[in-house]
Amino acid sequence: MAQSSPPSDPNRLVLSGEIKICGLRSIDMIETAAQAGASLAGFVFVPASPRYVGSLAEAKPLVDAAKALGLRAVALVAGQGPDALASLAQALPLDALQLHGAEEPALVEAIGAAVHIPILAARAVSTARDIGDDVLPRADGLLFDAKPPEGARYQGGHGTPFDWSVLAAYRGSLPFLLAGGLTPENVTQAIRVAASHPQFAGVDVSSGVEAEKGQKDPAKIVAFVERARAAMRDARPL
Ligand SMILES: O=C(O)c1ccccc1NCC(=O)[C@H](O)[C@H](O)COP(=O)(O)O
Repeated sequence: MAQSSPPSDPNRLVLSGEIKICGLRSIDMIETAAQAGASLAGFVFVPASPRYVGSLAEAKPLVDAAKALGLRAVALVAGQGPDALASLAQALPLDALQLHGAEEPALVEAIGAAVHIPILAARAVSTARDIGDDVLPRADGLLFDAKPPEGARYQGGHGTPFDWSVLAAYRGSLPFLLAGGLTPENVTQAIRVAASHPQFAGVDVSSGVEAEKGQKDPAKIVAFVERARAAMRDARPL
C-alpha cells in the first residue's frame, strides 16, 4: 500500500521520498501502484496526450479510487487558466495540480490563488541553464522533466531522459521530483545521482512503466516502485 501519509495541512504538499506514477487511467493500475508502494498518482488532463483521462465524470472514479487507496492525487494540466483550474479543483478531491505548460511565474501565482490546492510546477530541462532557481512563492515543489522533442504535440511523457548531473545546478529551496525517461532499469542510478542534492524529494515516471504509449504495465510499475524505494533507502540511510 502507499507508504507516505497525507500532509496535515491540505493547502501544502509535503514532498519527501515520493514515487509518482503518472498517466494512470484504470482502477487496476491505480491498485497496482498503491499496492506496490507508490505515493502519488498522476492523472493527465491534456487532451492531446495518449494518457488523457477524459471528462470530469470519467476522471472522478479514478481520483476517488486513488484517494481511497492512500495515494495522493495529482492532476496534470497545461495551458489552462485560473478559472478553468479552479473548477477542476472544486470538482475533484485533488491533492495537487501539476502545471506542465511552461507557465510563467505570474500565471503560477494567479493559478495558486484561484485553486486553493498545492501546486507542483514542471520545468523542462536539457542543460544546467534550464534548472535555474525558484521564484514561485505559490508552488510547493518543482518537477524537473526532460524537454519535449521538437514538434511534440504535448509537453511531457515522452520517455526521454536528460543528463541528471545538471541537477547540481539547482540552487532553489523548493523540493523537486526527477522525471523524464526513468525506467525500472535506470531509476537506481538516477536516484544515486539526484539524491546527493538536498532538495531531491522523489521520482516520477510514465513511459517507463508502459507496455506501449498510454498502456501501463503492472509488472513494470511494481519493478519501478520496488527499485526506487530501495534506492531511496540506500541513498538516505537513517
Ligand atoms: O504524460 C503525458 O502524456 C503528458 C502530457 C502532457 C504534459 C505532461 C505529460 N506528462 C508529464 C509527467 O509528469 C510525466 O510523468 C513526465 O513527463 C515523465 O514522463 P516519461 O518521460 O514518459 O516518464
